[in-house]
Amino acid sequence: MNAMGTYDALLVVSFGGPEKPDDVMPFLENVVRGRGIPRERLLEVEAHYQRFGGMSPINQQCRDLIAAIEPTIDLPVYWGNRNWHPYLEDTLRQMAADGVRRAAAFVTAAYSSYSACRQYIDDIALARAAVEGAPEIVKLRHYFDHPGFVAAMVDHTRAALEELPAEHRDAARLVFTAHSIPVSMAATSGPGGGAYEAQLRRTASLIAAGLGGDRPWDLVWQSRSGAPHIPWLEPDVCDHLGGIDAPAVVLVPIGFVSDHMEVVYDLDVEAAELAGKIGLPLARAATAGTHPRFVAMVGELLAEPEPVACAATCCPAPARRTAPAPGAGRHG
Ligand SMILES: CC1=C(CCC(=O)O)c2cc3nc(cc4[nH]c(cc5[nH]c(cc1n2)c(C)c5CCC(=O)O)c(CCC(=O)O)c4C)C(CCC(=O)O)=C3C
Ligand SMILES: [Fe+2]
Repeated sequence: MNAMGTYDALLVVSFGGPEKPDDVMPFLENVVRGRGIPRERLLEVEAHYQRFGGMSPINQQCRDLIAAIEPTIDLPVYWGNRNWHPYLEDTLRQMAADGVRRAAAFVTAAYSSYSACRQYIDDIALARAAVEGAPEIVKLRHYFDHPGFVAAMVDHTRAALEELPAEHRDAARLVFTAHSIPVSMAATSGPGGGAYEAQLRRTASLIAAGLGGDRPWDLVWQSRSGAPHIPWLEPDVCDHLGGIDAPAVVLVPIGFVSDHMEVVYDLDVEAAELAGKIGLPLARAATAGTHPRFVAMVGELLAEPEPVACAATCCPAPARRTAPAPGAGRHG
């Protein structure tokens, strides 16, 4: 049965990002609270944000996505973040005040894993627990293989291929990227484990097939965080580009749905610099963003039968994580 009629709002749930220089450190502390991220890594990432004026593009990208979704559905649209204003808890309070009883949640992360799925579920639960009369929230399903997401990425990949010198286009290699996560987190992702990488490979193969022909492709990782002694998924995109045997490359960041800081810094600054140094023609495909097929997908997800919630054992929190500091629950 179409579940659209059972919701009285759509809640867009995202990561959040700083919008001015003074926001950067408090934002980063929200992100890494209890996660064992070395101080040096944090300062390095702070410099990425400050290089862009202390401004992450992600919040504006959420506003743009919401503005694109609003005219396509019959529900009011709300927006709450995990790590920065507008915080989920404040948004849920507003929804309760507006009389919203039951909302569908569209999370701006397409895949399974603790970071991309369970952590959002937990953050929604924490925020609901803090708000009296908070609406029931139904998280929409993973959409990594949805034809709308895939079609948007096929279009954007084709456009990036067009940016390459004509003589290299046919032989250019597709290098798909996603956020690296700890190997242990990847192993326990999804109901049977290994879902994060398996889903990314599925998306990559659907996009490659959508382009036609049999263009070769790789899946590699970007934006590694964490302590150096903890294994994360490899190879890193820059190591991979450094040794690649291809006349040209299109980077396709399938692990993200907007061109936020990890895309514009890690790919458009770092990877692009490396490519320039080694003389590798490189183009980067845009993420799904506000592509009309991606926007339409949200309405299509709302109209599906109500999704089955993830099992409580799916995508467990990494065991080594320390408990949040007292009072930290508010921001997840
Ligand atoms: C799987 C995944 C996604 C994709 C799914 C999704 O979209 O949710 C994602 C998205 C994002 N990650 C982002 C930013 C950061 N991620 C960090 C740290 C981490 N990410 C992780 C994983 C992921 N992250 C992990 C396992 C960590 C280690 C700490 C921990 O275990 O939690 C750090 C800390 C500093 C550092 O990088 O070391 C920052 C600043 C932004 C915002 C960008 C902007 O501001 O425009 C976005 C969209
Ligand atoms: Fe991240």
